[in-house]
Amino acid sequence: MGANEVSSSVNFIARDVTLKNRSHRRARPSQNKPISSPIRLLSIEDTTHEGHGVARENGKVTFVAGAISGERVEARIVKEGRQFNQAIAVKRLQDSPDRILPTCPHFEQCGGCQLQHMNISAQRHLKENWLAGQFRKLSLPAEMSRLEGQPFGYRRRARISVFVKNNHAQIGFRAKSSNEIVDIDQCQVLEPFLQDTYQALRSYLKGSALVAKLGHIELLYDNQGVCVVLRQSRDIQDADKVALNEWAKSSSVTLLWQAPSENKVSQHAVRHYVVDDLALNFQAQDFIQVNTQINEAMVEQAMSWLALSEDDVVLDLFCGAGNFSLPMAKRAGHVLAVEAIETMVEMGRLNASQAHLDNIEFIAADLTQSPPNRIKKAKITKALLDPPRAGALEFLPTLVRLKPQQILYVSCNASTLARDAEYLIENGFRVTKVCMMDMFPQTSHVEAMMLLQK
Ligand SMILES: C[S@@+](CC[C@H](N)C(=O)[O-])C[C@H]1O[C@@H](n2cnc3c(N)ncnc32)[C@H](O)[C@@H]1O
Ligand code: SF4
Repeated sequence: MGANEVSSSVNFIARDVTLKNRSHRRARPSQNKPISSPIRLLSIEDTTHEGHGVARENGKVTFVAGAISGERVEARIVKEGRQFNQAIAVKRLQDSPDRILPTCPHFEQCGGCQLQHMNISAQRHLKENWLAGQFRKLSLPAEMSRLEGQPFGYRRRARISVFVKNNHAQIGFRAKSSNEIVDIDQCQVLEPFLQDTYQALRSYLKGSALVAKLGHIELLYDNQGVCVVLRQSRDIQDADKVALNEWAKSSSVTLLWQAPSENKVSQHAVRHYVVDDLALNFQAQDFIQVNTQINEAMVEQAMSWLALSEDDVVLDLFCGAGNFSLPMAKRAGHVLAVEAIETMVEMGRLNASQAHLDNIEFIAADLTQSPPNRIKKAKITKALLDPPRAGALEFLPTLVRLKPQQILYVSCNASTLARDAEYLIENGFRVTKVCMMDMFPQTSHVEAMMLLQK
């Protein structure tokens, strides 16, 4: 990396802070002075999982934007707190061997990625260490395993914001440091077909009056190809949709228009993706795992860790349309799959019937509430949970009472996983396997899989 490249990245951060301080000055006129905090020489000892440096001076931590572990920087303190300070690197005196030039030209502004300035192996090492820190209160096996896939081009779905300001359309993602939308002409974490579709769609919309009537764009790539949902913020006449509909047809893109009054597209478009050689139908705006490659590896690993046999009766909690339930039903005697959203439950039933799996029972239930008797009285041998970020605390007493021999927990939020695992450990389980799953490379998101054994 050349010296110019280094300084341009640091300059951006400095500009960003200047903007923030301008709005700060408006709010508090008494502080209407340029920032004159001294420049400090800092050695960066660590990196937060969000990609900021951590320095320690006399026992006090300073978080340094624009620096990573192993670097020496000149930094300006922008906020002094009782517990920690915040600073901005204004000059790097020594680069970390883990630093690389971000691939995406929007990285400094766009809030979509946090770690592109670190090489991929350093990113994964950072995520593992961070996960181990989140699990510090738990007794863990000596080794944490890892699921990793391609570092770019992995996202099979994304939501892109649209905003028109002073007759200028901004189409892209939220900024790192504000709610503003960063105008993005290409996004390299998107699956390549989505990148192409996005570029074509964006250039059409940039020259069209339609853009002022759109709230956001959803992009999806699955085994049927590319699907685009255009969320209208104001009604668009059918005649004004013709040109885009024709573009979509000629580009083999399924284009769906979501009316301002609709929560979901009215067409209820049924799509499908493949996992474990099973076709899973879902509705275009339903949850599916974002990273195809990691999802396949994750399901395969879950099957291997659970080592199911015909004797097993498995409870699949937060099952969606059956991403884990169907693969488990191929191997176990019976699967009881539970999901709150009725339409996903119906989709799960359709998926099971199309795969000729008659040993899955899909149940619609809100797992934060008292569960129905069918679940409370189930005789199970194993359980799999894949809850949303809030975790599954409310259901854990019931789960413990059901006495599974094994619980496999898939999590998108390490802190609720740590909390829930602590509860399970207090109730007689021990952690036998842990895995860091890099579902979202280049970002600070970390997913985890944990196996607990009675
Ligand atoms: C992280 S997704 C996992 C879905 C599925 N296991 C998969 O791999 O595709 C979490 C699922 O939990 C469902 N969910 C969220 N809150 C719930 C609740 N309180 N009770 C039951 N299901 C819930 C969501 O609708 C979603 O399908
Ligand atoms: S989300 Fe896309 S546009 Fe934003 S920084 Fe990441 S790769 Fe670039």
